[in-house]
Amino acid sequence: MLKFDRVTKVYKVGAFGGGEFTAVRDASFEVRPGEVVSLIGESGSGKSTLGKMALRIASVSKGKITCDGIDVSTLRGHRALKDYYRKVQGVFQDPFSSYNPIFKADRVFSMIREEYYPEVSQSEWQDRVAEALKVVRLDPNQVLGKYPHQLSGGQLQRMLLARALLLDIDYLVADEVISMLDASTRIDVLNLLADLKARGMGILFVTHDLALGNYISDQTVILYKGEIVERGVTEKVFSDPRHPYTKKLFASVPQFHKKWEEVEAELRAKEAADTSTHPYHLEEGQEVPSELVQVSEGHYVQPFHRRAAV
Ligand SMILES: Nc1ncnc2c1ncn2[C@@H]1O[C@H](COP(=O)(O)OP(=O)(O)OP(=O)(O)O)[C@@H](O)[C@H]1O
Repeated sequence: MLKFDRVTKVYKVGAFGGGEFTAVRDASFEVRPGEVVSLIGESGSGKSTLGKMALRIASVSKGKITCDGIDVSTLRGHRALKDYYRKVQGVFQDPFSSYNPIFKADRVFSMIREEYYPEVSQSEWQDRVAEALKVVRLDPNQVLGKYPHQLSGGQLQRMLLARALLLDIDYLVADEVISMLDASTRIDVLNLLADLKARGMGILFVTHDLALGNYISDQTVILYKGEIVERGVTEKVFSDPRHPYTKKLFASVPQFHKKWEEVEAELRAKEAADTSTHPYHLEEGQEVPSELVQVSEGHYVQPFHRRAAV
């Protein structure tokens, strides 16, 4: 299990690094094997930062991330990191950034052979690459031996997923992997992620696209300004959102027959008419606690002040 336990990230900011900015605060959630967890939130809410910390591209400032019980911050040395990346890999929005333009794109495969499978014969390796490419629905004749600029974003993205397959990883951080793809490739990559999940891979799916999150994930985590405001079983979070930010986020999906002002006015009117009280409603002046409150089984919300603007 990939477990985030009260994870906080503070970046140094300012010309001389004298200032601080908290990008993620006290975030706790888990990604289990064979499960897709969507991290949803607007731009700057801290989604990528959480993914980067799991991949050790960014350090954890407070709290801890464990992978199958091992605290990832404690991994030191080539051997330990190599073993870790054998289990956890990331694929990002811009696949071009993962390739060196002066080398052929399939170098991403030969590099892992050199690092992880030096004992595997050339012909056996070619078979494994062909099999991984087949799974991601790429034709080896069309992609092998080509430079990154000769391939489309979708092809490069799928090659990175094939690389993850060759490594036989347990967890994948997929950070906006769909955004750059055209509509038909999107569905292919989504279905591919579903296949990977069926093979037992745990996937942290970072997105700002609610529909994609709803389509693919078992669990949904809603981030707002670096804090988890709601999380739980996707079906529950989507059908019965409780936090004002989640409600607003869902209401802001364009409704073609309505103007945004109308939607917002409706939300406000509904809230004003709602006199129900719940354990997650805070009294005026009460501080927002970092612990989330259970709404129902598998559905949690951060306590909030009623009618607070988000
Ligand atoms: N290296 C860094 N140094 C300082 N601030 C950073 C750094 N990386 C990210 N941030 C800030 O942290 C916040 C969260 O960034 P992050 O990239 O995690 O957001 P995000 O939710 O993934 O956004 P997007 O959807 O736009 O990618 C942002 O305000 C961003 O400017």
